[in-house]
Amino acid sequence: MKVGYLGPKGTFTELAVKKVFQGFELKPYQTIPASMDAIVEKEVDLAVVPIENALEGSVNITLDYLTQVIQIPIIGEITLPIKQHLMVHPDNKENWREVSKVYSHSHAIAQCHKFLHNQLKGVPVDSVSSTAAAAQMVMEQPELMSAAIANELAAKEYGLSIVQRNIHDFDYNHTRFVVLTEENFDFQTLSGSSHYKTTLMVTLPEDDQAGALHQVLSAFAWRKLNLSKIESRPMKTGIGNYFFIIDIEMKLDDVLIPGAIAELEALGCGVKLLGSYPAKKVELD
Ligand SMILES: O=C(O)C(=O)C[C@]1(C(=O)O)C=C[C@@H](O)C=C1
Repeated sequence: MKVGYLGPKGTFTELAVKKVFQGFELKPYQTIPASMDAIVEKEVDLAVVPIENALEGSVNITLDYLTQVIQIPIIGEITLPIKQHLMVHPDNKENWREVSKVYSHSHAIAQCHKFLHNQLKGVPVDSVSSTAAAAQMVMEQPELMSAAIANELAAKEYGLSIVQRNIHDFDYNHTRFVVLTEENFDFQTLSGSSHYKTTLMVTLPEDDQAGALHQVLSAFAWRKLNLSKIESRPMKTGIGNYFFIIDIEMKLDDVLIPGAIAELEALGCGVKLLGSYPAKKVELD
């Protein structure tokens, strides 16, 4: 089976994939949408993409693509610790403080905001498609005296020198990745995790009613369904029009979650099940 993921080689997504999908054929894609399209185009059987970081919040492109562009079920989650390092071409190792530009993924840049502000004040920072793409660019252009924020695997893969380690602003830095497929795949056996989550997309009734969100939350609250995340995203139909993505800390059962969904529908809400899946926490080596 083939697994597509946000590449190139050396991304955090690759680290997450390799922790769980050992022995699978892996195929990197340059962007998150391209990784997901690869399932629709039958180039891969599964795809793994980042969805949320503990410091920076949701990866909006993943949420929007998953809810508004393609319909592929979430069948698993992988949570990985994130350690960001500053790296340069070996030729520029001694004078890294004089770099003229820093490249990284927008989430990684946001995770290291304080470091960049304090240590490389005024140096332009450019966002690229992934941390590994940033490392690759730095390797290819030593004369530009640029730096990348990326992980240890990327430093090794592209032959860069790490000049500052662990530059993320807060110690607890983790990212959640989702596993997507249209096939019947047993992620529980592969990951060995029996901790489940269920993700719903909820749209509110069209006639703007006072307390509509309160009513939605009540449907979960009185059933004691524990929510681990609620995120609002624009419907892209007008200012103030939002839908909600809700993560429930439980496997889809026969009674409680179907009951909550029926109650929401009776209130005039639209409800779509995005997936009910095992969530696996992995550690770095
Ligand atoms: O650029 C990478 O290495 C990725 O895998 C993407 C990504 C993200 O989208 O948040 C994944 C984990 C880190 O939070 C930083 C970047």
